[in-house]
Amino acid sequence: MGVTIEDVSYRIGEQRILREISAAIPSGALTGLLGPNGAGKSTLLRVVAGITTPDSGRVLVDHEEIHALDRKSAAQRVALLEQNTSPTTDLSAIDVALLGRIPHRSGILGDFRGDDDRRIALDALDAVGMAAFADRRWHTLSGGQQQRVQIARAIAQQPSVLLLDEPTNHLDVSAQLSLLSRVRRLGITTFAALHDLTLAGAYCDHLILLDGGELVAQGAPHTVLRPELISRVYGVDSVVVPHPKTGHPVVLFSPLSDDDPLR
Ligand SMILES: Nc1ncnc2c1ncn2[C@@H]1O[C@H](COP(=O)(O)OP(=O)(O)OP(=O)(O)O)[C@@H](O)[C@H]1O
Repeated sequence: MGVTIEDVSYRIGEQRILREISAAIPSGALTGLLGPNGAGKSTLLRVVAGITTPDSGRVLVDHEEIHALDRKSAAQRVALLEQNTSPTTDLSAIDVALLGRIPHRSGILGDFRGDDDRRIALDALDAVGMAAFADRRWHTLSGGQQQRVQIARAIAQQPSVLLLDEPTNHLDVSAQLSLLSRVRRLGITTFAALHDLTLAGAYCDHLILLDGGELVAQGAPHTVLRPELISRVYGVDSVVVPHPKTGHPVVLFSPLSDDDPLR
């Protein structure tokens, strides 16, 4: 079970965006997808969602090849929350969560606003601490609240795999911690692109590190968050220490020196 990415390559024109990526995303766990800007994280998430078709290789979700399924069947299995998504009209929070029910409606004209759908959408809002905001209009929510409602929409889709592209963007520190705790508690196989290495080390069961479209490392956080790998991929100097209370890896960056080329 879980997700298996087998030898996936993808190019746009002459540019190789993903190169022969093979990785396993364990079932029921939170897997973090790390890598610098432009590493290919969003592209890989879209490939796993079945939206982008790779030039070669395949993705298995619970043993089924995601690109062999039609859009609706794929969306019943995998929910993707992309960066900076907003509804085009000013819906209420519950209506946004209800959009997650679309892949489950029957037929083109099937109704997806029945009692069951409302209950599932409300439960999803509750899972991200937004049940009290169900009737609030989208434009009156803060950026962090909107982000949580979008995650509720993905949860309401009842996927077996949840894909989140930088879900902690725009969130303050307590909202970041709360969101990742809540996502973990759902127990859904989750694959999330994250930029904060320490946050990833604290909350993820498994990490996948990309650079330049290639897989650099995958495994338990303490095996991936190592100064030599961080230096190779991000070009910065760091030390990694165990958190004094929890033992999770904490990444401490050294300031750039005056002659550093990144300066
Ligand atoms: N439609 C496109 N046309 C051309 N190049 C693209 C397109 N989409 C993505 N790319 C390129 O593919 C590479 C990977 O992009 P991607 O968005 O997957 O990276 P990322 O790791 O998610 O980056 P970030 O952390 O900045 O969000 C980048 O070099 C990007 O410029």
